[in-house]
Amino acid sequence: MKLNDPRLFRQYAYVDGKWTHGTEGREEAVIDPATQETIGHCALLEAAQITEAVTAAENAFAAWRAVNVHERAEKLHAWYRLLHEHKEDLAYLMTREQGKPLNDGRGEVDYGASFIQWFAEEAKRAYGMTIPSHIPNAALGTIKEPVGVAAMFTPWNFPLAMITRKAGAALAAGCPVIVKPANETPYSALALAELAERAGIPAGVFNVVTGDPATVSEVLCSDSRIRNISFTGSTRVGKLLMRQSSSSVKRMSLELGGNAPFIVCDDMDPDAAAKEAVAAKFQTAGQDCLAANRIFVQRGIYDDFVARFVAHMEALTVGNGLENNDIGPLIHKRAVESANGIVEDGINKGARRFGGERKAPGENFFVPTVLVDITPEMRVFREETFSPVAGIGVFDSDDEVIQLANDTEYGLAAYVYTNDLRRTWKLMRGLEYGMVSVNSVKMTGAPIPFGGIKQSGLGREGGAQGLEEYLDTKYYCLGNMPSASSS
Ligand SMILES: NC(=O)c1ccc[n+]([C@@H]2O[C@H](COP(=O)([O-])OP(=O)(O)OC[C@H]3O[C@@H](n4cnc5c(N)ncnc54)[C@H](O)[C@@H]3O)[C@@H](O)[C@H]2O)c1
Ligand SMILES: N[C@@H](CC=O)C(=O)O
Repeated sequence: MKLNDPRLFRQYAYVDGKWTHGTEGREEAVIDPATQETIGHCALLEAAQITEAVTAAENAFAAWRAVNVHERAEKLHAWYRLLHEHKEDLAYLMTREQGKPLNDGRGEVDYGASFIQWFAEEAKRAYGMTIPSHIPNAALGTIKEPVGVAAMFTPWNFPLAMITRKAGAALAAGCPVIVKPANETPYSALALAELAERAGIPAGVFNVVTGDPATVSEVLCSDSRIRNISFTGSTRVGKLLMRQSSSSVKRMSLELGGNAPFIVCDDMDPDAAAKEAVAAKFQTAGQDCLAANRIFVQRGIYDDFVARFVAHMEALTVGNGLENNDIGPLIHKRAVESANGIVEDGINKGARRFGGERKAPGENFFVPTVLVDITPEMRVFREETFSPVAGIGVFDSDDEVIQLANDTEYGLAAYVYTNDLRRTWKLMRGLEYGMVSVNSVKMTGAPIPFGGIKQSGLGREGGAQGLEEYLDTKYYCLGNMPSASSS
């Protein structure tokens, strides 16, 4: 690892302020998906060690919640600054473990750091309220209190920002956290732990456990001391964690899969819209919950749009993220096989295929491909492709495209392209999605409530709502007060 600060590359878990390996010495190789070189290992902790992490976090809770919120915010600001100071190293680590282009990695460090800054400020405004009393001589109100220890499971596609969006909120609210990163990408999480320690975040407050996912989730979900489970990942695993957590009734925040529609109306310039659609589809090699999976184009501009989409797509370079390509590798070979299966299925069911002819620069790479004339029977329509495979279909009316776009169990994000205000309103209101972006690929950021409906999840991250996930509302009634009025 070529890092300016080699101490950012940690191959041990981080529990109670100590770097720790598994008591049985078990570990797993971490592979650079571009070269398939082993870049290091991550420790596989045993179940008892995960329980010890819960004890450490629980023990740290009383002191951390008692730290004045302005002081907690100062520590988070210090953490935020350290992320910026070490941006190059963090981006490099991310490219090595995840494969994304270095520039995207830099962007993710900025994005990830912005959540820490946001919640450091937001926690200062965790207001309760007073309630005009219906009880004589009583004072009523609410205060906000931290829920307790939060456990967070994060995916490999955004190895840093998916942690800070959760942990920034939890720590700001006064909750210690235990992070379980994806085994494919543990190093960004462990570098965050190193920087949290340098920022003065006390031992036991920010923990990173690595291990066999099923063991870790079973221990954390069944431990009643864990008060919040926050998960970003597939809908399949989200459902599993819900089941595992039911015995101890916890708060759950779930950011699950997406199958975003991208709707282009015929008042748009086909070339400009196609360029935007390519940007919305192929970032992080399509391994993005916001990726424009299904692109619906109105008939009048359909053929023109398709031709321009293919041209923009073919201009994307594919290769190692360290060499400044547009499209890096997929996370592993299984993902390439799945993408191939989706393309084959579409062709068998009548789709036209464009792209994909260029030679892939390695086993884990997939050359951008688009299936045209997609229908609801095809896998590309039904599944989150999580790869550089796009689908384009035609529509005639607004009602028809709303029906097509909503014909999925997912409801995370949708894109609408039109300059017609009345159509914008109709489409925006008709789409069953947690987030709708009109004429803009970029929609996320720290100030917004990120999240989905239907099987895309529960709860919101970011914005003011993101903090609420880690706060309980305590109602109080002060009875028999000497001079309480009704307000
Ligand atoms: N909605 C969002 O904000 C958002 C953001 C990023 C990714 N995602 C989704 O994440 C998925 C891709 O990420 P992924 O493949 O890492 O997801 P995944 O569900 O396979 O794994 C996510 C995390 O859960 C862990 N995990 C915990 N218990 C597990 C268990 N019993 N079995 C397996 N894993 C367990 C994994 O180790 C990993 O850390 C996609 O569906 C994508 O849409 C959603
Ligand atoms: N791009 C998303 C992550 C989904 O994979 C985000 O901005 O949070």
